[in-house]
Amino acid sequence: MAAVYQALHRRVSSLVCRLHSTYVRKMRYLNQLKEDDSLCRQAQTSGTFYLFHNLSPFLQKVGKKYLVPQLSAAEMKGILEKFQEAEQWIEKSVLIGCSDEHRPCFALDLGALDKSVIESELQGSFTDLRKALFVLDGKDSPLLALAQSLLRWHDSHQYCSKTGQPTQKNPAGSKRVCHASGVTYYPQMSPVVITLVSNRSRCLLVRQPSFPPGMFTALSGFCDLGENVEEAVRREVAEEVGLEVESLRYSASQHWPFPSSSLMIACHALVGAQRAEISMDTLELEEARWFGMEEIVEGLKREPSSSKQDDGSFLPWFPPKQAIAHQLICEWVQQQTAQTA
Ligand SMILES: NC(=O)C1=CN([C@@H]2O[C@H](COP(=O)(O)OP(=O)(O)OC[C@H]3O[C@@H](n4cnc5c(N)ncnc54)[C@H](OP(=O)(O)O)[C@@H]3O)[C@@H](O)[C@H]2O)C=CC1
Ligand SMILES: [Mg+2]
Repeated sequence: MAAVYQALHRRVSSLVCRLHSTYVRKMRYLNQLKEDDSLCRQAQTSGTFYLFHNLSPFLQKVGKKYLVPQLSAAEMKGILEKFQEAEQWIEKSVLIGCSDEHRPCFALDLGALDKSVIESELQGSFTDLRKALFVLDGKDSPLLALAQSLLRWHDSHQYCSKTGQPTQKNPAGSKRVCHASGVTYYPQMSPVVITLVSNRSRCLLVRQPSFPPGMFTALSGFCDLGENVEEAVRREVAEEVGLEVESLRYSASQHWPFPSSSLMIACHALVGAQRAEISMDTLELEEARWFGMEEIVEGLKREPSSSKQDDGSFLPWFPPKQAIAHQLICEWVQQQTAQTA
């Protein structure tokens, strides 16, 4: 009776599964790979691999375009054989996604191997991630950002903070376990608020001393423990520019791999027009000022390379479209345009 029931249950589950959308099936499969170690090991033999070297992704230049090659398991084997390194290297890979057809995709850092040998073998180069994100098409960028964050997390969590013993990663790389203490570690990220402050007719942008010359962006700051998003926005605006937020509105969020792994939570905040005098935190910021609509529209069109003037000063330009700050600034322009139309 139990066997009949189980067979029936399996049949119903498989029918229900077939009714699910491609997206739901894909998410369920990815979750299975994280939970089922032998399924994940098996998936490594049919998956594709993004390569990194000391956290820099491997890119190929074809004509004027940059591409991120995905290597098959057989190609990976071919490369590793050049180093007399066996397949144990594949075990260091981390799962970062899969195609709609359930072909899993992994990332692997070959930082211990000679970079130039791999580069000449595969005819490409390991490129700083910040540069890579700005030269690639949209679809590869989030995967590379995720891959680097995950690889970095594994690299810096090789030992248990309680026992000092080595931790072991699961095949998918979704966690690490210390077998001595039984503690499981999961990849972490830091929530960061990024806020476009506006007093309706103008918006406020800032510069940190480390920014490239001429670049201004929205205010940002790491959330403190115990804070919610609203409190973090109010505190950061008060700390960095001495203004009090009257109201705020959530816009969108973005995973950001710099400096390690942040979840950027983007908001618009309004401050009162009467109390709009900036008092800047000079420890963190080099400049903070109000921008009118015209200056913002001009700045959005400006390339960093055309920002330098004859007298050596720089005209303002803003982060590129890959950064959520860009989206906040564009939304503000749209809102202003709609209000004045
Ligand atoms: N995608 C986008 O559009 C944008 C992204 N950002 C990102 O937002 C991040 C945060 O913005 P920022 O204004 O610098 O933040 P903060 O205003 O919070 O200031 C940064 C300082 O906070 C301290 N800090 C507190 N918590 C952390 C933590 N969890 N990790 C690292 N440092 C911490 C560090 O100080 P100390 O070193 O003294 O300990 C750090 O130098 C930046 O790293 C930047 O990459 C920023 C703007 C635009
Ligand atoms: Mg800040």
